[in-house]
Amino acid sequence: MSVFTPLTRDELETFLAPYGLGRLRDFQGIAAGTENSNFFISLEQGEYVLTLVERGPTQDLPFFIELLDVLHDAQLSVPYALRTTDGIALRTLAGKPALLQPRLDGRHVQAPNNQHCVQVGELLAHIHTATLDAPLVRRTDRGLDWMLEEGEKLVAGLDAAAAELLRPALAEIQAHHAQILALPQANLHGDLFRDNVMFEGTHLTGVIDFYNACSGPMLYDLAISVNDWCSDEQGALDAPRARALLGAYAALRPFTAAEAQLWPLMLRVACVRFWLSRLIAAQSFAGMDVLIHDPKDFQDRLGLRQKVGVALPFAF
Ligand SMILES: Nc1ncnc2c1ncn2[C@@H]1O[C@H](COP(=O)(O)OP(=O)(O)OP(=O)(O)O)[C@@H](O)[C@H]1O
Ligand SMILES: N[C@@H](CCO)C(=O)O
Repeated sequence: MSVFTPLTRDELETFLAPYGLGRLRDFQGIAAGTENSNFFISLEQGEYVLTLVERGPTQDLPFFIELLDVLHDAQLSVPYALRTTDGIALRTLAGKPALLQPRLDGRHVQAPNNQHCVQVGELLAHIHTATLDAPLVRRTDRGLDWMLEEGEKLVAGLDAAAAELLRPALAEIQAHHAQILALPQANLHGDLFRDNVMFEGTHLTGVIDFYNACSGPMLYDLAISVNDWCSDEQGALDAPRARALLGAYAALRPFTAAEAQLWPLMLRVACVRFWLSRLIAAQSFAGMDVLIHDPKDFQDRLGLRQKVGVALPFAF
């Protein structure tokens, strides 16, 4: 299970006291997740989630806290950082940066339908419209330059078919680098997969795991989401779900001509991003008791996105 840092009850009681939320009733490590250690925490005054941040640059944590405050103020159901009675959000536990957040209701959806996808499209549009006038600046640590650098390193170890797929994808990223970064920007979730959204029935109740959030082209966030929410079992785009998600988004934030033009490319860029990060995770965590997602899913999707049959809804 993906609790990298186990905690004792004593450690937790000491850590939680300054929030003034009552005594610790119960706690439990969360098996899901691949990047951080998370715990469900039951206190007298309610249900919470404690995150120990295990990777990534800790100097960026104030960015995540501020972004979640902005989204919380915009009425979105997000895990914003609770403050101690002294007003402190970012603390340390077991030598790791630690944040306490509200536990959001709902469950992850494994097999989304069009209605789920409509809600995800609306959610993304709300995240973007809440931040596009004044995005909080953070460059992603897994952006285009990272893809080019890591891709070059990894391609030598791939089998011939995989290498033949990755090489042209990297060349395409190199060639369109400037055009991609010139697209309209806002703050992005950066990892809006099914396991980061909560639903009750078809009602979206929350969005979690903002540790890949950054400033960047909004179209990239859509490509990441569509690749996960709107793929069939083989990885091909499911056109009705993709149209549902994109149409709901466009009703709140219309797409530009440049976005419509770069859409098929952006779907491929988002495949490369997660293919590479999964390959790296599979190598780093090999043999460990850590949840590893299959890199091949994104190899297959990249193969299937060479032609994209779902255009971005855009009025020329
Ligand atoms: N605020 C919250 N409310 C309810 N459940 C939560 C909350 N935060 C985390 N969880 C639960 O913990 C699980 C792991 O959390 P999260 O996705 O943030 O971990 P991670 O290690 O950063 O994972 P990932 O692999 O997605 O990057 C989630 O799938 C969810 O079930
Ligand atoms: N959502 C990512 C893992 C966390 O970033 C994946 O499925 O590869």
